[in-house]
Amino acid sequence: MSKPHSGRLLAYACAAVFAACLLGIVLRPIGFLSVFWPANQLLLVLLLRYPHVLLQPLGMAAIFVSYVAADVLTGSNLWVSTGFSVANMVGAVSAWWVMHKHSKRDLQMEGQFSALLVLYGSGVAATVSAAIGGPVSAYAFSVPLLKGTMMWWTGEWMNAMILLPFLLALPSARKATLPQEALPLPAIVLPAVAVVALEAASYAVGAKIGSLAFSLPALLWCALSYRILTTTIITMLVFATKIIIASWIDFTPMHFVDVATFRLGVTMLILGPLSVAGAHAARSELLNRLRYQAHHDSLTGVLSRNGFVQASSLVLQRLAHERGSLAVLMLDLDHFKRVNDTHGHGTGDHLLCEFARTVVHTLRPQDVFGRIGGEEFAVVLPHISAQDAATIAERLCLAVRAGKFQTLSNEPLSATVSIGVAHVAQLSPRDSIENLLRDADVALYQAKSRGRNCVMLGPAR
Ligand SMILES: Nc1nc2c(ncn2[C@@H]2O[C@H](COP(=O)(O)OP(=O)(O)OP(=O)(O)O)[C@@H](O)[C@H]2O)c(=O)[nH]1
Repeated sequence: MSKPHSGRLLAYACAAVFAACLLGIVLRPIGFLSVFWPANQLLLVLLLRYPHVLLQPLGMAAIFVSYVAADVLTGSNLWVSTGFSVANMVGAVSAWWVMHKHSKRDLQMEGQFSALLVLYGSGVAATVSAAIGGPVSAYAFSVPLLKGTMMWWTGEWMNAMILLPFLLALPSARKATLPQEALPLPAIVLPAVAVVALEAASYAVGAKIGSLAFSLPALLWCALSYRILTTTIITMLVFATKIIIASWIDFTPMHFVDVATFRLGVTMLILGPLSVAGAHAARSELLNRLRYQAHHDSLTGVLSRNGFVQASSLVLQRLAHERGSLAVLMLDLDHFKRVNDTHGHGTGDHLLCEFARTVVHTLRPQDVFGRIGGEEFAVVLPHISAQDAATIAERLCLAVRAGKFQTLSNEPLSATVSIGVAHVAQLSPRDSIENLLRDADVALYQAKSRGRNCVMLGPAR
């Protein structure tokens, strides 16, 4: 219990487990185990998120009391409840043990192997808890040991595959994601409509075992179209509905073979859409990372030449349409070679990063800034007069001159920058970023010839 809010967190966790147990008890057929038991999946997710609070003697004891209390308060025998609770908790802790070392992405269902990890972790949990809960339920409900154990095992595994992916994916809703491509409305709506239509068709024709797979193609379509959380919600709703509506199965040990095969079928089927969703998320993440690397300079983190030209061209296109004004600044650190030669390339790299940071802090959010190559950088200032562009360039010069730069060995390092400015009062579609960069470069050359550490404005256009 290291953190001050641990006590409150533990209280919430106990309340959540208690409520989940009550929900499971409500869904319990008379005289046997629950059809749907969400408490163990909830506990596993809480263990993965807050091990420092729950995987402590006090945490485990409080959770145990929550399990037993829910059962005993609803009229169950204390010893049977104790056996069930031990089975539930040992199962959840075993799943935590095999899953907790995996990456955050894997544990948020966004990894290529997330679905298999959930299948594995929940399979371990189901097996371990069935080894304890099976004999207890066989005793409590007077059923043969094998039936009791198989019922527990299959029920536990299926429950986990239905609920756990959703609970694991929940934090991804809060995560800031890179801007997504906007999809047309039909592409957003159709996969979900297809799921509903195929599910309705399966119920309308009265399909039994076959109904399990009716909506699989639509679920795969959802997995390729939606974010991971949405896919886990749809999958959970579809399969939870199947369990509730599957009134043709009596979920008691009397129909043990039907129940076990139905549950194992559901467990394996869910793997399909979840695996596709995980692989799709992993691929999208990789593409985003590659796109970022293609457009950003790896040393300074600002736009690379390629990224700068692309971003600026978009600004130019928009401004040409509005006949707006724009300035392009070309910035070049003065005598940078000397910095490398005197203090080494490490200090040179460090200065480039600090210089980029200084410029970013001086610019407005709508300005575009990138590294054109070596110690040369460029800025696009949209909607600006020549006078204001020169003022901003002077401000940049001053900020660099006043910058508190350092060598790698923490010695003070002074730096200055020369800036060439090209300004266009009314952009036309004929203006290109390449031409403007060339004009700014000519002005920069003049600034260097005038002794550096100054701003030169190119001819008015
Ligand atoms: N440390 C470091 N040096 C770089 C990098 N890219 C280019 N350079 C160096 O930057 C130096 C640029 O030298 P010059 O073009 O002569 O320019 P300068 O010394 O700044 O002289 P002026 O521009 O005329 O003031 C070269 O020595 C390059 O090796 C880089 O990523 N890191």
